[in-house]
Amino acid sequence: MTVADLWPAPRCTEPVEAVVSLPGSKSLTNRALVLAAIADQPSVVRRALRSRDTSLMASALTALGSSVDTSGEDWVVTPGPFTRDATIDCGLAGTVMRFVPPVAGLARGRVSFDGDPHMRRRPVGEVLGALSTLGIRVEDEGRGSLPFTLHGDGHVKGGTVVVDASASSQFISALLLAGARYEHGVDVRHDGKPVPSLPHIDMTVAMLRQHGVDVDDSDADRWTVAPGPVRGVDHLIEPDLSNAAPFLGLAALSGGSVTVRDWPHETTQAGDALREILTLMGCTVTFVADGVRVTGPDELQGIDHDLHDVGELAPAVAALCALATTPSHLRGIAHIRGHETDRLAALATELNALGADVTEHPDGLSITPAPLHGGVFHTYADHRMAHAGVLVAAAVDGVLVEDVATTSKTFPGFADFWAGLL
Ligand SMILES: O=C(O)C1=C[C@@H](OP(=O)(O)O)[C@@H](O)[C@H](O)C1
Ligand SMILES: C=C(OP(=O)(O)O)C(=O)O
Repeated sequence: MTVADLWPAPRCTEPVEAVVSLPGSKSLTNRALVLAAIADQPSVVRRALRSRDTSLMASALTALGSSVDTSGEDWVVTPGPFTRDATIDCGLAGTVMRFVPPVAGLARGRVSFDGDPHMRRRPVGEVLGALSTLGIRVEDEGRGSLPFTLHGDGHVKGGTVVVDASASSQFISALLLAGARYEHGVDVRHDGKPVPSLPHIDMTVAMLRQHGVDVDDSDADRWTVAPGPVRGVDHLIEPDLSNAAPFLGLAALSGGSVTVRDWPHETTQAGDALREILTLMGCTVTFVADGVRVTGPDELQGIDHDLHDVGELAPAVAALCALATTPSHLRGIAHIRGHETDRLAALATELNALGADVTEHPDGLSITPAPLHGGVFHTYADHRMAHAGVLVAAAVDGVLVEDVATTSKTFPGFADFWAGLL
């Protein structure tokens, strides 16, 4: 690590007053790109998120044979025949590693996948097992993880698969997204502990329906996609509500007010849960003319809360809990040990190193108020660990955030944008 990688993230010395426009949603953009690539007509993805994860998705779909024009703010996707061999870089993007293989199985050719070093440790075996059952030849030397290669003949039989999606909702979303293109469609059943991040599966189902795909999700733990055409769609991408967490958190910890522009009144984004979570912490949360405004309380309250549906909010919420005046217990998030890093271990280690009193549980964290001090906050190549770090740095003197550039996964230019508010 060089000294340049340690960012003396700005301290917040007075209540922050700000109105921010945030980049588009990663989850909406990458689903829109995948569905556009297997559609019958071109699609437009307006206000697409331009970041590492979405660039990797655009490159993956281009490598398979689609054309993705990313030159403007609105990306144009023209489906093409998947008739070539391809190599896919998944980076650290769960959406690329899980959503692209079911599409790549439709290719006539050999498609190889690999990614960042940590990506080889993130789970994908359930998707690969399902693809084998559905008729795609998978070569992974029994690892159930990257690197792996798919051998397609331009046609997938499809049918029924049973997966254990307790490690990631993305296993289900992945199989549903491509399912309409399989000869018999796909009937996906979950068997295992409860599926986390269910709002993300609802987002997948909603977007499939926008593309004219027939999806039955009327039974718990079962999703059926009928075979059939996929229409081209003109998508308008909402701002990324999960990435609103650090910005609204700044209002929460400083007692100021931050408005996130264009917050949708109705959305499938899991990050919408921030409105409830911040209210529980004592903030005032209101829809205003141009978005959602959060005003922080005099004293931030801890929470006892199940984040099973919204695990991606855990790092920023845990940082706020470490700054709260009463204890917190964050539950239901064993699966975030399989995110960009083991987030429960990373949060406990980094917050405790700055004086916090955090106890790690198999499925969550207990956080007791304690005085924090300066030091290095390591980020483990995880954009949301960086969000946690800058929040703590805003409230505590002398915190250095390591590798803040890792935020480019979903928000290039994050550090300058953040500094501009303080
Ligand atoms: O489908 C998606 O776009 C996502 C699903 C969730 O994954 P998990 O189910 O693995 O938590 C979420 O945490 C991730 O940031 C994005
Ligand atoms: C879990 C996350 O990402 P991914 O899409 O790589 O799974 C996240 O962004 O918090």
